[in-house]
Parts: sequence; C-alpha cells; structure tokens
Amino acid sequence: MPRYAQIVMGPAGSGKSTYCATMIQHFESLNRSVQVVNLDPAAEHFDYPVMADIRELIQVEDVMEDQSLRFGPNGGLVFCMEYFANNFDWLEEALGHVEDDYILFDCPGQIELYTHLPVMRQLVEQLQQWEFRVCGVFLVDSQFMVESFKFISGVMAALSAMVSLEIPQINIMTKMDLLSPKAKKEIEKYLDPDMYSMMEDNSDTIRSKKFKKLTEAICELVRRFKTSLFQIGSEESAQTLSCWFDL
Ligand SMILES: Nc1nc2c(ncn2[C@@H]2O[C@H](COP(=O)(O)OP(=O)(O)OP(=O)(O)O)[C@@H](O)[C@H]2O)c(=O)[nH]1
Repeated sequence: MPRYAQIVMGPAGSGKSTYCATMIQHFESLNRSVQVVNLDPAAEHFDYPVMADIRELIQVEDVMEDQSLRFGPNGGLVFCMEYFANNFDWLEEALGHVEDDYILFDCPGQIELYTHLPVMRQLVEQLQQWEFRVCGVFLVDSQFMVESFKFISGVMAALSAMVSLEIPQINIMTKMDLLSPKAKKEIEKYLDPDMYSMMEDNSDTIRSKKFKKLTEAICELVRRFKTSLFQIGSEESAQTLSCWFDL
C-alpha cells in the first residue's frame, strides 16, 4: 500500500501551521488519521501533536550559538536543512513503516528552500523512494494578492516551487476571512483570472511604464511555461498553474 504526503510550503506567516492544524480537525471529522511532521528547525510552538520534529535532530538556536560556524538565522536554517538532508535515516526511523499513512510536512518559510537549494527536492525524492505519493501545497496570504502585480509575484513564488520539486501542487490563498468585502469581491477574479484584463483594471496602480512592461513580460513567460508544460506532457502541473493563472 502506498503512503501519502503533503509538503506544506509558503512564505513565513502564510498559515502553514494553521493549515496543518485545520487539516487534523478535518481528518478527525472524517474519521481518518493524519500525522504532522515539523520540518522547521526554528519553530517555536504549534497547536497540534507532531509525530516527528526536526528540532529533535537539530535546532537553529544551537547552530547560531556555535562559535565555529557563526551563522545568523537564515544561514543557520540552511545549515540545519542541509544537515537534515544528510540524515534522512532519522526521518525514516521517525516515520516507521505503517502502511496507509497520510503525513503533512510543515516546512520552513524561507523561499530559497524551494527556488535553488536542493534539500526539498532531495526530501521529495527520498519520500518517493519510501513509496510515498507526494504532492505540494503552497500557501500565500490573500492580503498580499489583492493587486494584480502582487498576485503575479505570488504566482512566481508558487511556480518556483513547482519547477524545482516537479510534483503535483495545489496553490492556496489563505486568510480570506481578513479581507474587506470589497477586497473579497476583487479577489474572486483571481480564482479564474484573465491576466491581461487584470492588468487593464490595475493600470492606475501600475504607473511606471517600465514596470508595466516588465509585468507583461513575466506574464508572457508564465503563459509560455504553461504551454510547454502541456507540450512535454506534464498536464497535472499545467492544470495547477492554470487554476491560478488562466492564460
Ligand atoms: N484570520 C486568520 N488568521 C490566520 C489564518 N491562517 C493563519 N492565520 C494566523 O496567521 C499567523 C501565522 O500563521 P501560521 O500558521 O503560524 O503561519 P506559518 O506559515 O506556519 O508561519 P511560519 O511557521 O512562521 O512560517 C497566526 O497568527 C495565525 O493564527 C486564517 O486563515 N485566518
């Protein structure tokens, strides 16, 4: 029997831990079991029980205190994640060999982990070797997506994770309850967005001609990327992308 994993990603404070806590409640109401693994070596507290916690292996605080390393918080986190990647046997032991498991991996918010550092991809590959079916869940705070250029920036961050991890991915806008009624109405169009009309709507916000040109160029790039995903047969990824960005 395969096991299932969600890699829960997104910028700091986007709602990853809240998502995991909510999923636990949701699974409980369905009478199904789900477990959470904390992969943030700098986490302070969370409102759910964890089956494994990376802080048992390594903590950012300890790394920062090491006088021979002299890392700050971000360098310390990268060091911890690389140490984790070199010690996957710790995770294997913590996960055990129960079949039909459903596990959420609550990840750190540093975007570099999903853009150019290899550790998250190594984690995905390792989980796949252990017969997990893995999908990505990328969260972005909806308050930062009400204007079109911010939306595009969120899309680019999600896209970086999709490109580097190569797994099916669901992108989620969080904290919708904090939006004003006007912003809620505004954001509805992002659920089925037509980029070019969005840019027309926001032509007052984007004053600089150069910035507008750059935004258009990025949109064109995303559109081409989506087309090439379909061409190379990665339909799942292309469809995920089109959920957010129907070009
Ligand atoms: N109103 C509201 N608040 C939310 C929601 N999701 C998260 N929050 C709040 O946003 C803050 C950050 O949420 P977390 O779940 O800790 O975010 P995170 O992505 O795990 O944060 P880091 O681990 O620091 O990267 C907390 O105060 C949450 O209570 C939401 O849907 N609605």
